[in-house]
Amino acid sequence: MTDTIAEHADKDLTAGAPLIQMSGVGKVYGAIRALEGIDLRVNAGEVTCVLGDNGAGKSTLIKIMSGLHSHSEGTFTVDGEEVTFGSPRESLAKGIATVYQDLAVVGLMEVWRNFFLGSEIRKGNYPLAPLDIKAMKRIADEELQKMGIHVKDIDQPIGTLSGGQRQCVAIARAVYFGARVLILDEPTAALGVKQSGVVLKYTAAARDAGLGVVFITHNPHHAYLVGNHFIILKLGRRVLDRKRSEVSLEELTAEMAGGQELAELAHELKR
Ligand SMILES: Nc1ncnc2c1ncn2[C@@H]1O[C@H](COP(=O)(O)OP(=O)(O)OP(=O)(O)O)[C@@H](O)[C@H]1O
Repeated sequence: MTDTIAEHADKDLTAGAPLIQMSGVGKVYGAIRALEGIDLRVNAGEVTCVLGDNGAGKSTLIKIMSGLHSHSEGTFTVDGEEVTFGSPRESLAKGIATVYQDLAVVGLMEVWRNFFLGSEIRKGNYPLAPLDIKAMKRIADEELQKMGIHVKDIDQPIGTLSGGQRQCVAIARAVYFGARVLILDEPTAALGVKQSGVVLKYTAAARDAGLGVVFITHNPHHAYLVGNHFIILKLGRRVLDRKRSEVSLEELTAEMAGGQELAELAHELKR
């Protein structure tokens, strides 16, 4: 599986090279400040985990990187070039692929159709050339098989796959189409232990193939299994920023659980 992802990954990726850098990035929505002073780095061949509770600003951060919203302040560079994305297309053109938790897949559409959605193969180069359905079915089937994703029938609606399988298809698809940065929005949030394990293996495979991965989650256990770098957001601010060697799973868990806040709550509840 790792080999197949590596086979498709961009050969120009150099492990450790900075792909995304943010410095002092902030976002205001009218009178609401959703993010403030965010410094963040996503390196090739590494997983940067962004942890945070509800309302911490995780979705806002994803939206800035994926081109859905533009940042209000600070600098955002991709491959060393400062950017302000005006649309998701601009982000994709820079090799940034986002796999959303609720997956932008069309549930009733066949697996192969979803795999090629927006990047269909046509029989010829002219705009209205007919779709090459046979080729797309064959390639989608081969690619998924090679990556160890076994779907019974490439013609079955994607909605019939398990949540974990759908996430893996989405990751495989992003890698196949040349993503350099993979943003995963709470990919394990709705999954059981076994399915989460499969998704985490794909995440690690994408990292090992040299992609820069942004792993958004509120689960420190999942983050620690694959992460090289950890950032915790609270109410739009970064409250922790550590490399793996600088933080233990226990510290990460305690920080996420809001150690001090929980202690105060326990004290109050005792009264
Ligand atoms: N379009 C918007 N307009 C106004 N306020 C917004 C908008 N989007 C987000 N916010 C606010 O910004 C803050 C951060 O929200 P965000 O959705 O980024 O957090 P989150 O960490 O993704 O939370 P969740 O896990 O609940 O999605 C919240 O206070 C939210 O209400």
